Amino acid sequence: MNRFSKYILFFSILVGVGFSAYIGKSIYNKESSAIELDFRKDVDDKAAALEREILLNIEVLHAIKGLFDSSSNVTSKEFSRIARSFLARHQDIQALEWVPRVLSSERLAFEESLQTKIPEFEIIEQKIDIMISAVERESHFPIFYVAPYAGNERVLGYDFASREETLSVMERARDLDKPLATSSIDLLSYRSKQQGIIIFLPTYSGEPSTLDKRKEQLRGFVAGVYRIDDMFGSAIKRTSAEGIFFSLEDKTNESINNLYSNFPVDLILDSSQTAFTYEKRLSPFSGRQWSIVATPSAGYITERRGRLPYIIVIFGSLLVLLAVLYIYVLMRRSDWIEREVKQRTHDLNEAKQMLEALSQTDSLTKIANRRCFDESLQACWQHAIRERSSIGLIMIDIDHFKLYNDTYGHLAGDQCLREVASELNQTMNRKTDLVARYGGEEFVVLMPHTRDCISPAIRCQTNIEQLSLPHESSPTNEFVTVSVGVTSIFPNKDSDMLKFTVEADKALYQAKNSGRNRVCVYSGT
Ligand SMILES: Nc1nc2c(ncn2[C@@H]2O[C@H](COP(=O)(O)OP(=O)(O)OP(=O)(O)O)[C@@H](O)[C@H]2O)c(=O)[nH]1
Repeated sequence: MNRFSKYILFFSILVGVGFSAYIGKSIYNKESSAIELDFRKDVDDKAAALEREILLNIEVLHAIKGLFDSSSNVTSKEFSRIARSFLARHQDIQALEWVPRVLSSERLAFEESLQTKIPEFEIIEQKIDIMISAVERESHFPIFYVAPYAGNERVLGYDFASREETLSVMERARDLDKPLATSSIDLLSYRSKQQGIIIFLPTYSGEPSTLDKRKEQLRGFVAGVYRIDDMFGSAIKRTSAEGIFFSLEDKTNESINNLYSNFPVDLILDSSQTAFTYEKRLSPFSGRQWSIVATPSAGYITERRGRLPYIIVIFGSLLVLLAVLYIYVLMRRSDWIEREVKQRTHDLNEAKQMLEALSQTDSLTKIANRRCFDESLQACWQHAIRERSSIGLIMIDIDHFKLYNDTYGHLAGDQCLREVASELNQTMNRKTDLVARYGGEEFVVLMPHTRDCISPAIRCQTNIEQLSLPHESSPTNEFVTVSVGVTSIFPNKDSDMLKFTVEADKALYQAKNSGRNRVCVYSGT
């Protein structure tokens, strides 16, 4: 398996796993968008409920104002009756109040008129933690009627003009003839630990059409004191907002004032939650701009998340890995088969070469055999014709070899043949010379490009004699000897190759006939 294939497999894993992760991430993102939509809808529902609650609360003030508009002298009883009916339906109202304008000149008479019922009554204001008699000012805005009375007794006579921010809200409400709300204030004087707001709705004598007339004809204010926690709580109750952390912020005048929060103190939000954080601005009311900032809990998100993205990533990656593993095994197997084929081809080639060598070799003497000689002569013959070169041919026959066999036995005869072949091979020192066993005890030497064939022939004859292989039964010599016939030719296309070998054979025959152990050159007869 080559390096390129490994890179391809590695790359396939990367692409496959990457693709699975991409699909998983896409589904995850779609889920996130769906969760975000769900979440924003929940928060919007909550904001709408809170807006409704605020509107209803303002409506209460308008209803009470109607009472004052229809009568110039609304009694405490009349006020209480109508206020109680609203209080029963609105759990978030701390108090409903009638706050008349009392000019400095009217203060004494005003206080005395009430002292008949509540002897200690006077217009008061808060100094640090205690209530004291209100300082003289042009107009006082004391709480005259308060419902429910029980629990709110302490605020009776409290002069709203003593508090700068409240006075400013009231004056603007008067000037605009609109209900206006204070920023959040603590309701300790109402014996409530919650934060609250007070909404002032101005009432006039008659129907003033200009700013000056409003200032002049102002009778007082219908005021509602609202507990923010309860107001927000009752809005939450009416919507399903489980698992959502809210905070209610007053963003009037660019400053942020936290009005309510259900975020646990020790809560640590992670990025998967804060990514969904959503701020919903409520419709402005009574001069105030509130916002709800919401973040989902971890449970809210988990509940809405499916397992599909994770399943796709895990199973997708597993499938890719399995597929690549399968391909890897196939490639390894194909490599193994390729190696096997190569090895076997190599073995076959070796066997073929060996067979070819065997088919060209004489099994006894290990020199070239007759077949090899015939093929070599054929090739050499054609070459010589083309090159106009000569060929020499020596034919060698062991003298009286039959007697040798008879004397020393066949195995010794074989050994003799081997030694003669080896000696002839060593005698011929040119690379191009071919020494072959022609048959029986006969050898040939083929010599391309050779003019002088007699010298090598004589060397063959003398070298064999000098081997001194004993041949006691030979009538020629006490050692093994050979008879040698030589011929040569410059062949052309009309030359006869068979005739050429016959010539060598004839020369050999001549050597035999003329006494053996000699060299005869073909003379043409
Ligand atoms: N040991 C052995 N003998 C062989 C082999 N091939 C041929 N011969 C013997 O060589 C002998 C050749 O004998 P002949 O053809 O009569 O020739 P010669 O006895 O050598 O007599 P001249 O050639 O006339 O000198 C035969 O006896 C063959 O059996 C062989 O491979 N091994």
